[in-house]
Amino acid sequence: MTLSATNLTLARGGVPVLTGFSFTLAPGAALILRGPNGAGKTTLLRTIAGLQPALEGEITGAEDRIAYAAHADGLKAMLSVSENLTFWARVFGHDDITAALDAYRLHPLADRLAGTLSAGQKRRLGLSRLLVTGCPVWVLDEPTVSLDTEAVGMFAAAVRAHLGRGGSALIATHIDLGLEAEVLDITPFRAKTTARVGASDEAFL
Ligand SMILES: Nc1ncnc2c1ncn2[C@@H]1O[C@H](COP(=O)(O)OP(=O)(O)OP(=O)(O)O)[C@@H](O)[C@H]1O
Repeated sequence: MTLSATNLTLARGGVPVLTGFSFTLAPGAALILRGPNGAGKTTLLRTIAGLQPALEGEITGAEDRIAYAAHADGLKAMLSVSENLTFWARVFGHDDITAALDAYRLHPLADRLAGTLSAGQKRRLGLSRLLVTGCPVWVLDEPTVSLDTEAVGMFAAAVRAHLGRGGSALIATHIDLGLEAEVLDITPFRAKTTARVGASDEAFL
């Protein structure tokens, strides 16, 4: 099923940041979002993931098909690596974490508490959770932050395999992942506004 967004207008903190933005993402395809800091990439991904509503426009093909990896890793610090993955696997109705451990070479860290991992190791664990969700659409916000070159390669391989299984990926990134993907610069869709009220639409900043 194709994910499509049509004529979106999106706001953050009550201030419009993007307007007239549309895209489609077919099964097996990846779309890379580009744009300078503050352009609205995170706002767009949060909206596609269902964390905030669009001011205008329509999104179809999202529903409960999306796995979202945000800036924060969202790990449970007092659970081990394997317990974190098993927790999420069970949320999605199974127990199999082997593919996730394999893809990000986490076996040597399997018994370590997530809270004791380095930043890059935490990121590898956070990204590996995508593999236990079984969700066909991955929505990823700067997924390679903290990753070394080898781990970026693991991530790119995981995305390629996901696309090969008919999955799709919407990725905001500033780096070249070496993926065959359409690149879409959101800069032309920035809303023209000078007003800022300083409000926030998030409970925790
Ligand atoms: N919690 C918030 N409350 C209010 N405004 C916010 C909030 N977070 C971001 N903004 C503002 O919304 C606009 C879009 O931010 P967004 O995080 O979507 O940009 P981005 O393209 O992801 O940037 P970056 O590349 O720096 O991650 C910016 O002007 C930003 O300052």
